[in-house]
Amino acid sequence: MNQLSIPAYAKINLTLDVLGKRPDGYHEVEMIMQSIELHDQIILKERKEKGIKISCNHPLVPQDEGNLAYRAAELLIKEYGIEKGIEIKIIKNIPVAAGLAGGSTDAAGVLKGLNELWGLGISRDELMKFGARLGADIPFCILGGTAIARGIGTDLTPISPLPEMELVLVKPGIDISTKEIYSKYKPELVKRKPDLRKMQEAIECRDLEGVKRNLVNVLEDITLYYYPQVAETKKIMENLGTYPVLMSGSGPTLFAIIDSKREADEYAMKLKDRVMGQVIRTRTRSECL
Ligand SMILES: C[C@@](CO)(OP(=O)(O)O)[C@H](O)COP(=O)(O)OP(=O)(O)OC[C@H]1O[C@@H](n2ccc(N)nc2=O)[C@H](O)[C@@H]1O
Ligand SMILES: Nc1ncnc2c1ncn2[C@@H]1O[C@H](COP(=O)(O)OP(=O)(O)O)[C@@H](O)[C@H]1O
Repeated sequence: MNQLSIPAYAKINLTLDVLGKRPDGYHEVEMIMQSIELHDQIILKERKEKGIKISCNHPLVPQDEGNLAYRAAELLIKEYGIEKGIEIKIIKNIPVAAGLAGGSTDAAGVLKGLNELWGLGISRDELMKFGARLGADIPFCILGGTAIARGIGTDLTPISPLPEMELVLVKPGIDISTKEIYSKYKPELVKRKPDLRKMQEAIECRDLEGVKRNLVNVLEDITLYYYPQVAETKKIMENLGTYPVLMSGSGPTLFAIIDSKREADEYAMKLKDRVMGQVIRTRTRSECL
């Protein structure tokens, strides 16, 4: 019986701007997205019997059709009239409801994995279109690397890879829904808008100081305003080092960018004693998949 095991990488947002609200309630965004090494592992096993079986080792992740990875498999099975069944096992390492696209990357992994397992021959662009039907972050999770995202986040332009950078992530001990933060978005709460052109230039020139200077996410102002414990965690992170700290996506995960492995290890150790929440050591991931 055919079987496949693939990594599904998380993302961070190096810049995130909200340009407006569309009639369907979604927001027009402009952001630079970046894959990171932190990943879930997706194990796909073909079954003789029709249907989708899904399991995950994390208690907060749905183990039924509420799982985005389930919906990804269902979409391909319907579109391609597949007669076989599939068992999906997710080994969760990415914190849940964290702003790191955990569910989206699992769905992206299933789309890529089933395309390979069943030899469907779907092009990457076509796979990204299937992904966009399920969630705004999924096309980027299929593409990977470093990319500008526009529209609702699904119009992607790959840019030159960010030089590998060390990261320390802190996921404060609360879960935040993306929908809630977008619904609370108000331009009056935004303190600083990102400069996409400057960030793109810094990435292309491999100017690490420029990258650090241009880290801006307008959703951070919303989440920090409504969730003081996230603001408090950011303060602790900033006071413990000289590294820039930014929230990823709608949060609440905060990340610090650090030059050397040794400094990042030391910083992570210090944070473990001082913050309420999960501390994760990882790095950016430069190549496109
Ligand atoms: C904020 C970001 C930044 O990368 O990431 P996360 O914090 O979720 O990781 C994304 O825009 C999140 O994308 P994703 O989480 O895939 O969104 P979806 O499942 O499509 O939508 C969830 C809900 O968020 C809102 N939404 C999402 C995307 C968008 N451009 N405008 C929106 O208003 C909608 O209310 C939607 O019902
Ligand atoms: N495979 C999955 N992994 C994680 N969460 C999932 C998955 N499928 C569905 N979900 C649901 O999606 C919600 C958002 O989780 P997640 O994708 O991790 O957040 P974010 O979009 O902030 O990165 C969770 O609360 C969970 O109920």
